[in-house]
Amino acid sequence: MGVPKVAIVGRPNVGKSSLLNWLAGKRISVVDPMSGVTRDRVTYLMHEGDRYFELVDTGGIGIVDLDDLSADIDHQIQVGIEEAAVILFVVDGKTGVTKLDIDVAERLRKLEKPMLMVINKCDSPKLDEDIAEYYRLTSAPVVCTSVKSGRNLDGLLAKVLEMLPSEDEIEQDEGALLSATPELKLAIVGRRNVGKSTFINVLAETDRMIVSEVAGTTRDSVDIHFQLDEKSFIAIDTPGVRKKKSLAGSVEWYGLTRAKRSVRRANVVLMFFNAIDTISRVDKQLVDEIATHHKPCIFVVNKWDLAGDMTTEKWTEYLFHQFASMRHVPIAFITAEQQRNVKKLINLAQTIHKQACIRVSTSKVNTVVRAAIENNPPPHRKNRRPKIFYGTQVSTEPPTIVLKCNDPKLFDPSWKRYLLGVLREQLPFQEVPIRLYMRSRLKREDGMDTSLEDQAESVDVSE
Ligand SMILES: Nc1nc2c(ncn2[C@@H]2O[C@H](COP(=O)(O)OP(=O)(O)OP(=O)(O)O)[C@@H](O)[C@H]2O)c(=O)[nH]1
Ligand SMILES: Nc1nc2c(ncn2[C@@H]2O[C@H](COP(=O)(O)OP(=O)(O)OP(=O)(O)O)[C@@H](O)[C@H]2O)c(=O)[nH]1
Repeated sequence: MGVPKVAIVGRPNVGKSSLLNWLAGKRISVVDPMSGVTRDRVTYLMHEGDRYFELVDTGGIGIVDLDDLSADIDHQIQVGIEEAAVILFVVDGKTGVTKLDIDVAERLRKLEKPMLMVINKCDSPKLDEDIAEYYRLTSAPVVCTSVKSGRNLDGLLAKVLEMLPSEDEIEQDEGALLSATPELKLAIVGRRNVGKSTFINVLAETDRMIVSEVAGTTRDSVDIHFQLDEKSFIAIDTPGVRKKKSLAGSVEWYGLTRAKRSVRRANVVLMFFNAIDTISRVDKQLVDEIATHHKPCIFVVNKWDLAGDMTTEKWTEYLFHQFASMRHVPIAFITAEQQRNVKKLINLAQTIHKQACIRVSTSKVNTVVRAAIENNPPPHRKNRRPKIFYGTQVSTEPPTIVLKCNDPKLFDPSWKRYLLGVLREQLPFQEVPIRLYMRSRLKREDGMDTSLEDQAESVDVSE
């Protein structure tokens, strides 16, 4: 929440990724996106005029199975744009309207969200004249673009800015959400047979899930609603993911794909391990997905009753050795079958969700950044001194901090890791991922300077 999301949606090959890269790249809106772990592949933070917004690449979700396109489009829509404030519905201006475009349009119509139809690949103005047939897809406003010949980026961005909710509206929404205390969505992921269904059964106190000793009994994701201490939760159960050698088999591959989708939908991910198994490549793929999407996470080591001589210290060391960049993640040791530590785990999930929703004042961010620079100044590079002018938290879930600086390339990766460590320690984000962006305050490629407000607000925290 906080920064409004703009989702790019459309059938394959219409130019969604091209459009996104063009918007994100050409405008140098995002310079050197850096996170605790991996580059953010799916969303790009944009700063245009005086507004921040996030572009969401639903294309990244991809088409899984050509025989089952409609189900996949549903997923794409569900996962990528559930939270979007504005939707960019992209079509191909060269091919004409296709059946799939009509499918996508139908599904988008049901969402009743502000939408803009982007007719891409209008490489020459002449093509703009032949767009009448696209109007039957939607009554949304239309913009013709061409990534290839660089046409109408300004027009597109101007329209997006117009359609974003105002700052006041966003604040009101946040207030309403807080008072309504929406259900906390927990994704339960892990390999087959780690005890996910057993755990969910305990939570749901029903036999709605079939627990069995045959691995892989859960075929599709199921949402289970449950209450604990008068708080509401949704547990998203996903099928187990099989080990490497069978990944090529379609059912297992679906397993991984669905697990990844559950991760994206969740507020908090419970990543399950079996106390008596070693960590596998599939575990790494799942953790990578959690890291990429900056999801607050808990490592859950289940079947602790079978652990024997193993100690929690040893398991912790083993986990952090395997996932060195995830040292902020809390670890829970549970025995789902005997309901041991299950309630504590849910409380912990709530705690880290709250952490991920905290908003810190700009002055606090700057105090911390200033102190970090004083204690350990960023080293000069190419005879230039890296300078940070000021920092601000622009969104929550995950906490996202933008630092305005003279040139992001001057900051070396180890110093940025140091800074991230300090931010984590000093701000109330000890156990959750933080997204950190360094953004240049210099002129943009198109020759326009960044907004004057930027200049006026600048406080040099590095002095
Ligand atoms: N002529 C022309 N080609 C374009 C334009 N934009 C993108 N393309 C091409 O269209 C093809 C598909 O572009 P992508 O950006 O990968 O399309 P996508 O919608 O993200 O596709 P998926 O990832 O499959 O969902 C690529 O070969 C691009 O080079 C454009 O404005 N004009
Ligand atoms: N000893 C022990 N066994 C457990 C525990 N939790 C689950 N099990 C057993 O582990 C087996 C697998 O449990 P499930 O809950 O079906 O595992 P799952 O992760 O949902 O498996 P998939 O559906 O294949 O993804 C069952 O035989 C459970 O009884 C536990 O805490 N201790």
